[in-house]
Amino acid sequence: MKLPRIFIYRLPQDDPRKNTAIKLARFGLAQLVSSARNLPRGSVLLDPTAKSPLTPSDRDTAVHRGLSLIDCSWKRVTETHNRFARDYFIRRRLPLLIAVNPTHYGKPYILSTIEAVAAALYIMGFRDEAIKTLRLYKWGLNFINVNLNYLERYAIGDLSPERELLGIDDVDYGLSQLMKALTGNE
Ligand SMILES: C[S@@+](CC[C@H](N)C(=O)[O-])C[C@H]1O[C@@H](n2cnc3c(N)ncnc32)[C@H](O)[C@@H]1O
Repeated sequence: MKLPRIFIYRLPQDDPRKNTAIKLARFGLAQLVSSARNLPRGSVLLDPTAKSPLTPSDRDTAVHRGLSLIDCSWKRVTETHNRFARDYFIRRRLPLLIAVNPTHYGKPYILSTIEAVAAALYIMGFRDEAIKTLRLYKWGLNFINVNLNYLERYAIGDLSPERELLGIDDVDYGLSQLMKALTGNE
């Protein structure tokens, strides 16, 4: 099966030496584009503010139209996605997973760009490619170790770990509270 092409629009809101999107592009695993308009129409956009979770059924769209991301500061994630994540994208949040990158280690949901890309690939059935992607950082494979049970269930379309991790049935409410608490966004 063909792999999805990965496109990232990066706003310069962090230290480029630490930015994981730049590293993905440097190793040829993603393409940086110069504006949100250059992200492919009809592609699956990983948008943490979206209501619908990414599931294995998004795989065909990602393969044919691409997988897009907007890399920005977590403090500006809501305003940025409100501004740039237009209707012509298939907007998807990731199901709940735990970050292991050094900036947000142990925090749920607020992943780095490389963790988000790897998670999406894993859930859509591209496990080897997800592992290859994470090998770019020495902490990368720990993302799989920590999240393996959840990833395996999400990869068969089972979203029940979200309710278990949040400890409540209302996942939308739980995620919006998490985002507010972890990013300072109202
Ligand atoms: C907010 S940026 C921060 C990037 C960070 N500066 C870095 O160097 O990796 C992370 C991006 O990864 C994707 N992402 C992370 N967590 C996500 C989630 N839970 N659901 C959907 N997309 C997510 C989104 O595209 C998000 O904008």
